[in-house]
This record gives sequence, C-alpha cells and structure tokens, in this order.
Amino acid sequence: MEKIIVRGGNALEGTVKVEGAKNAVLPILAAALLAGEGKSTLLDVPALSDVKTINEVLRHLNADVEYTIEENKVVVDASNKLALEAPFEYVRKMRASVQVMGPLLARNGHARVALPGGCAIGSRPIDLHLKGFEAMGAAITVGNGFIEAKVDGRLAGAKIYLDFPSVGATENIMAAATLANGTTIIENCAKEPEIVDMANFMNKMGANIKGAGTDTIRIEGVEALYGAVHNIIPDRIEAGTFMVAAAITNGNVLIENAVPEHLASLTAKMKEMGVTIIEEGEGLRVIGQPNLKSVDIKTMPHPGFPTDMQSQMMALMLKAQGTSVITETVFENRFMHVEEFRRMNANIKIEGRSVIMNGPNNLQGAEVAATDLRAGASLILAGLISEGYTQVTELKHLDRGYVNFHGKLVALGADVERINDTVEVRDEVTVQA
Ligand SMILES: CC(=O)N[C@H]1[C@@H](OP(=O)(O)OP(=O)(O)OC[C@H]2O[C@@H](n3ccc(=O)[nH]c3=O)[C@H](O)[C@@H]2O)O[C@H](CO)[C@@H](O)[C@@H]1O
Ligand SMILES: C=C(OP(=O)(O)O)C(=O)O
Repeated sequence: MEKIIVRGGNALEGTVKVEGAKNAVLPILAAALLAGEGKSTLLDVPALSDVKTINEVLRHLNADVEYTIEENKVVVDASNKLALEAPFEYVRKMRASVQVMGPLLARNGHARVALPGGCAIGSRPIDLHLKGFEAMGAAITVGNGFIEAKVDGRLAGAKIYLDFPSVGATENIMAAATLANGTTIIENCAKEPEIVDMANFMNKMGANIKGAGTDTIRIEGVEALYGAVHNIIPDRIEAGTFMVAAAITNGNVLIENAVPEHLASLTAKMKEMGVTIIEEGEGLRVIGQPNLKSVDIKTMPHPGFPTDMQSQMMALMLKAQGTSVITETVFENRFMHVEEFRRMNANIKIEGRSVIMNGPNNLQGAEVAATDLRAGASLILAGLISEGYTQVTELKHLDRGYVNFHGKLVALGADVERINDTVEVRDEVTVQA
C-alpha cells in the first residue's frame, strides 16, 4: 500500500511554486471540444491524475490529445466528428467528466454522460446543469445509468437563473451557450476565478462572453469556435494549502505564483488568527506565529471562504487557543476528515453542519486515511506538527489535485516520505505496506 509518512516538528522555510489550477484546467480541456477547427494549446497544465483522466475522456470522444507532461502542455485537436458518450469508467474516477456535456451538446446537438452518483463529500446532483440545457431547448432523458441531452438543430439562447451559484453548472451552461442561437444570460452564477479563466479561454476561441467573475454572465452565441492558446491560472487551493503548511509549522515560506486577490478570504482569516502574510514579488510570504487565536469560518461560494480549503484550515485551527467553529454550507457531508483528526488526538466534534474544536491541541501521529483529496492534504499538514509519525493512506485522492505534494514539503524542510513497499522507515518503526 502506498503511504505518506510524516514526522512532525520541522518549521518549513524556503520557496514553493504553485502549479496551474486543477479546477480551471479540467473545464478548459472540456471546452477545447468546442473548436471545430484548429488546435488548442494549453500551457501551465499541472501534472495531475485528473488531467490524465480528462485527456482520456477527450480521446474517447474522438479528439486528438497530445500531452507533454515535462512541458506542462496539452494540445487538443477536436476538429474530427466527435463521439457523444462519456462512460462511467471515467465519470466514476472524476466527476468533472460531466463538464464535457455542454461542449458536446453545443457541437453535436447530442450528448450522453454516465450519471456521476454520490461521492465522499456529498450527493452532488447535476440538476442545475440539466435545467440550464433544458431552458436552451435540449430534451433530457435519464436511463440505464446515463443522462442524455438532445436538441434538434442548435441550442437556443435563454435566460437562466441558478438556484445556487454552482461552479460546474455555470461552466457547463456557459460552454453550451457559446454556440447557441442568440443570447444566454446566466443569473446568480458562480464567480470563482476558474470561471473567469474558462471564459477568457473561450473568448480567445472566438466566443462572446461578458460578465464572468460577476453574478450575471451574458453569452452571445456564435457560429463556430477555433483552437486557441491559453495559460492556466495558478491553483489558489494549492497556494492556500502551502500557506497553511507555513503557518502551522511556524515557518517562513514564499509561495510563488499565489494570486493575492484569489486568496483574500483565506488571507483575512489567517491574519485574524495572527499569521503574518505579506505580498512579495510574484507571490505571498507567510510567516507563522506560535500562539494562534481562534476564529470562526463559514464556507461559501466565491468570494466567500472556499470549501476546498476547509479541511486544511481545520488543521491550523486545531492549533489555536480556545474554541473555533467551521460551518460547511457548500457540501452537505464534507467532514469525513474529522474522525481522522480525532485519531490524531484532536479535541473536535461535529454538530450538524458545523465542527467545533477546542485548542490548542497536542496532536499525535497515527495511521489515517485520506477520505478525499483535501482531507489527504490536511492530514499531512496535521502530521507536520504531530508528535511522532503520521501515516496517510489512500493517496489516489491526493494525486488528483496536488503535484508532488510530499516532494514540495521535503524541499521546504519537512520530514516526509512516500513509500510503496515494506520499508524500514526509522530505527523505531517498521512500516508494513
Ligand atoms: C472540478 C471543480 O471545479 N470542482 C470544484 C467545483 O465542484 P462542482 O462544480 O461540483 O461544485 P458546485 O459549485 O456545482 O456545487 C456546489 C453545491 O451545489 C450543489 N449542486 C451543484 C450542481 C447542481 O446541479 N445541483 C446542486 O445541488 C452541489 O451538490 C454542492 O452542494 O466547485 C466546488 C465548490 O466550490 C469545489 O469544491 C470543487 O473543487
Ligand atoms: C472537491 C474537489 O474537486 P472535485 O470537484 O474535482 O471533486 C476539490 O478540488 O477539492
């Protein structure tokens, strides 16, 4: 079994460089399917297992995909007649596979995507995506584990109000609307930086999208889109994870490529706890403090506090003096890591949609499982300040969203290793893999 083994106690120091954003590159690769002519070249693509999966989905759909991992580059040629089905083997691995539905519907007038099903952080329905497609004239049918969307001729522009500012629904509808007949207006849409990046890419392809990053997006449909060249924005969640790594270890780390405006809610909370954060050159410097103040956090759609930073921040809050509360409002079941923190001796409990912590906690190393990708990162962060050894398993989740996480921590001075067999780790422990 693969494991990451962390020995706590080292303060992190140095510089770490943030990769391209997973949550931008996945919908952007799906949107590359919209180009009926020309190749799209995507740069600053992070070497993640999710990127490999979306590339497989694109190839399955008949696109030609060249991935040069060492150059962080993917070139997509979607000019062939596209297939219409994204099967369960991909959607099961990665829910973002459903983001091909809007582009396929726009190109083919027909798309079939396996129903994603629930996952470790909640049931995650896609009803808002489908309502949007329906408003644009598509007929939706569900059967045999697939969702099928079909339209005679072109989709028609429509006014669509989202009941919740869903990131995926905004992206899928925005992509579908680029080739629709007429104007689409999406109200109460998501405002995440990744939405803006995707809209910028599609505008380079020839789309006419205005308002991305605000709560109303207006898309004038065009006849055709063409391949374009685009650099993926830096990953604010990877940046945030290293900000916590610096703070939790009482270290001093420059996080290169971190975009301060994308990290405003996290920066505000960390400063409230007493952490020093300084804008410096092309990034953020984070300097830890031994005595942290407790804070309360509520996850919200952007520009609120991101749910994807909830578990990492929980690790930091375990170190704070007094009572801290985190309320999760975006996903209904994103607290699987709480039990794992408890295995590490944390004084922590779940009450409804909130988690209450009393600190400071003296965490102890334990064998814990990464229940989802951010949980994996947060358990490693907790391990950095735990007494003894922490062993984190289920690394497939971590690899979906972090490039060489343990290697980057080691470069900052952490005592972390990733093993794959039975290895003598230290004199005092033998790890059975
Ligand atoms: C690949 C990607 O970009 N993933 C991100 C994206 O996921 P994703 O796009 O799946 O997240 P959404 O914003 O769509 O989901 C937010 C909430 O809305 C609900 N919902 C969503 C769609 C729908 O049709 N019906 C519905 O009820 C979901 O169940 C969830 O409770 O945004 C999330 C919220 O910031 C992040 O945690 C994920 O990292
Ligand atoms: C929940 C996440 O991603 P996904 O939507 O791809 O599962 C995440 O990045 O934390």
